[in-house]
Amino acid sequence: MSTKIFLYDTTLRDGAQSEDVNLSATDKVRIARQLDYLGMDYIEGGWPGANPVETEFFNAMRGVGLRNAKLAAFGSTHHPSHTPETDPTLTALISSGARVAAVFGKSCPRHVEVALGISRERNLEIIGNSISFLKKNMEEAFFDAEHFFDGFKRDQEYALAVLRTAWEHGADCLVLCDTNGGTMPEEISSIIRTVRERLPHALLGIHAHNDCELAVANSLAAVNSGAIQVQGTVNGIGERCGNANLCSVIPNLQVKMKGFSCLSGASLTRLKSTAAFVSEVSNLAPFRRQPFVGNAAFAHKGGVHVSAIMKEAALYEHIDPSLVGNAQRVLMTEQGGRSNILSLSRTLGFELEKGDPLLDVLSAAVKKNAALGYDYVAAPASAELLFLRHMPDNALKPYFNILRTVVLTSRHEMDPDMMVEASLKLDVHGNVEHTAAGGFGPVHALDRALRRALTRWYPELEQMHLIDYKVRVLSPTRTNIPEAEDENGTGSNVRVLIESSDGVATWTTVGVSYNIIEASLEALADAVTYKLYKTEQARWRAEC
Ligand SMILES: CC(=O)SCCNC(=O)CCNC(=O)[C@H](O)C(C)(C)COP(=O)(O)OP(=O)(O)OC[C@H]1O[C@@H](n2cnc3c(N)ncnc32)[C@H](O)[C@@H]1OP(=O)(O)O
Ligand SMILES: CC(=O)C(=O)O
Repeated sequence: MSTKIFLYDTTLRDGAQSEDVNLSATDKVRIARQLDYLGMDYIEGGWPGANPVETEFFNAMRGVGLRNAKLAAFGSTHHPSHTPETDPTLTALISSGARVAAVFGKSCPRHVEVALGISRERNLEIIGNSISFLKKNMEEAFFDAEHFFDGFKRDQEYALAVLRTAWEHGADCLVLCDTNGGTMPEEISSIIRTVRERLPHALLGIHAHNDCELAVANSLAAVNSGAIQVQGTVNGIGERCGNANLCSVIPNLQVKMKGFSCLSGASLTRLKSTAAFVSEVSNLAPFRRQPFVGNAAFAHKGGVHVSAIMKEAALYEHIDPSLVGNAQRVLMTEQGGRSNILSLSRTLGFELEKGDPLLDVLSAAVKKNAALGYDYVAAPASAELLFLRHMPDNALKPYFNILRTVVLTSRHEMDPDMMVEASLKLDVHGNVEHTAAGGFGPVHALDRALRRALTRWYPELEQMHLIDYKVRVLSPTRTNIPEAEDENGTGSNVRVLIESSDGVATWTTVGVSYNIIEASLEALADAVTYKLYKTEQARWRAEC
């Protein structure tokens, strides 16, 4: 029999307190639906009435039928100048439409004295009255004991009196908060053990902040010591350094720790997509190195690692990535060996075997290009083309050959707009195509000239467009170490990464040169070649 641990998600409340997260009511509704689909037990939607977004969100949620989760509304205990019945926060919680209320109250005497400026007794009275009032009007009422661990260390008896008051007035769960995130896991364990001795019947939860990078460890320590509710956020977003990252807490509880359950196996496989969804809607770049759900979590770069995982994945993977909806990735870089090439060749559908001399050729080509600055991890389409170009049966047709490139940019003092023009001479199946095009900048002009020359031959290129363009100077040009000042400066090699799309697929290609135009053209030519190759493959598959 495993102990059910209740997941209380506060992405929409504490997560929204991250300095770089600004969610609209629509964003919040979309995230709430996804959290419900994942299987959270509680979704804390926000602080009703605190601002128009919260009001709009709670109104919108009245029309959303959550299948798994209960919606919770958050606020403080009533203000000292009010009674529960007249307090705007408590009345807004009740009229929010949420089924559950979670209110925070002070459990550290210093906060009572300084932040609230009231007596310790009055604080206990406010907590008791607030919880009784909420219990009468809501399905469940949770008490968040703010600064509990700091309060316990300052005055154990007072911190325990706060918990006892909330419990005796009907709180359904006492959530012990490490609000400043400064508590160590062993302190969490020993303090919770004492709480359980003193309040043996109380149900406990944990709300840990990540200021010492210990929020997940502290949450797990709390569960091991008897907490049955874990609060946290998707991707660990939250005030200051964030909250306990539920994307780590959940698989640790479900897969690693014995005797606990929180999400069923099928739901667990939605974890990675949920993390990606929340990043996307919050407009945050996904955290590549995030355990379990990050893109790098099961990515293998070192040749020794890849050689081993091809024999048995578990040799360098702590769990099966598919359990959390993630997947193994093998990277093609200068740190790889023949095993990386072999693994990738199989992913791309090439029938290479261990010992094939082509593996040496490809491995040497990858190492040489990587040393020049080609990044095949960021540009998988160019990696695939590199493979194809080395295949003995000429797997990649010469769709076109660039014979000459001219790019002109000029500016006249009487004309504020820079004139930019690119002309290209290409060989397409023995025909010479000569085109010129203008553009906002040299890459835009090159892109237009290239596609103008080729669309007569390959109409599918009309669907294709460039969606991102990144340039990186490969040798550092500035440093605060004077003797390390780079001599090349603007003469350094640059890497250009181009992301293209045809409305269905997106792909990234790379070019490297000391000349930014040449690097851009290389990446552009790869982008076009890749589109032509994929179209041909699709046609071929359809015909078969
Ligand atoms: C640990 C946490 O993360 S708690 C959650 C923190 N999140 C937020 O604060 C986000 C939402 N907050 C808000 O939009 C605003 O702060 C509001 C609407 C709640 C209140 O706004 P205002 O009325 O302008 O008050 P303001 O923000 O300046 O100060 C907070 C008030 O709450 C009081 N307060 C703080 N904790 C508590 C508590 N546990 N119980 C009762 N009152 C409390 C403070 O003493 C202060 O009142 P005071 O000015 O009379 O001393
Ligand atoms: C309640 C809460 O968010 C905290 O104490 O950190």
